[in-house]
Amino acid sequence: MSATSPSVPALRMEGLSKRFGTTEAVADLSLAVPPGEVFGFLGPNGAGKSTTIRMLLGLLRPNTGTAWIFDVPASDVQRAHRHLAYVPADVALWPSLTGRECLDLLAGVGPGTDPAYRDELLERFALDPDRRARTYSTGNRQKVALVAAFATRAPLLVLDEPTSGLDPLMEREFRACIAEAARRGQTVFLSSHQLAEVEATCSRVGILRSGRLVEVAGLADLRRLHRAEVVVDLAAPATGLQRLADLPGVADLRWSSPVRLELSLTGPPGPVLRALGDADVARLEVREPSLEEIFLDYYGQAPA
Ligand SMILES: Nc1ncnc2c1ncn2[C@@H]1O[C@H](COP(=O)(O)OP(=O)(O)OP(=O)(O)O)[C@@H](O)[C@H]1O
Repeated sequence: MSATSPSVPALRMEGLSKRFGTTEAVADLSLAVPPGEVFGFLGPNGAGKSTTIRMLLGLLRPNTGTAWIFDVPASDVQRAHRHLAYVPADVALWPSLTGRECLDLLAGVGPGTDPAYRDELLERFALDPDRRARTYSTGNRQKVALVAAFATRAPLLVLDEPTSGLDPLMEREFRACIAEAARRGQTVFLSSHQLAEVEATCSRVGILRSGRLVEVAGLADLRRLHRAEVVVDLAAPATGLQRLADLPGVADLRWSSPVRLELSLTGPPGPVLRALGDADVARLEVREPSLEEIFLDYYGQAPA
């Protein structure tokens, strides 16, 4: 069986922990991402995302647990890095090399590059590769790292908050590149706190809080599990609808006018629909929560 066989997860962590003094940056983290998945790794500042990624890359040694890149232990960096490309949050380049020279150097480290696609990406990201890296802005340095990673045919792309310096046009290009990578069957592990980006690109997400995974779920499941906002417009005022407040999953029932009822609903809408019974409903709106609302549900005002 080859290292990147479809039955082997693209990345796997089992019981991974890392302490810095008294800070438990990552605690007993277990997670597997199958090949071909675009996985969003979410958490606020300090939740432990970068620490996890540094352990995956063999840059940090875990206190407990093991990580694998396909079937190669992350600590075996020379073999593991043949299967992955990485974009750090903070891209440092060699200041006296041009962008193109940096790209050539990076291409020599990874598992091989598609030069035609790389040239196409330079155009799409509007990056002038003939300038010296010291003259690049933060966003341009990030573009060099993104072009280098997307142009590889590495089966796994590990991206640590890769778009913090990009403007909206470039963010659009980034999302297109993720979709192209997924179509080619590459696996993407995307750490982010840009929830719209994760919502647009990822099929499954893991939510990290104080170093622990508090949720791992598909986006659709996550929406289903969280409260939807329901608005009921009536053709005429009705009596007896206050009983909706007692149904399981219903919270925060309020009348915003004599003919408009609003509530939050967790779970299936059947009981609410039945309870509306003979009321003369003119319009019913069920709005699923955005990833941002789900995220706020997990965190509220609590620390990371
Ligand atoms: N080298 C280190 N020494 C001491 N503490 C550290 C070190 N690296 C990380 N930490 C601490 O570990 C915790 C997790 O940090 P980490 O950088 O992994 O979080 P993060 O989720 O990537 O945050 P951000 O979104 O801000 O990048 C934080 O409390 C941080 O202060």
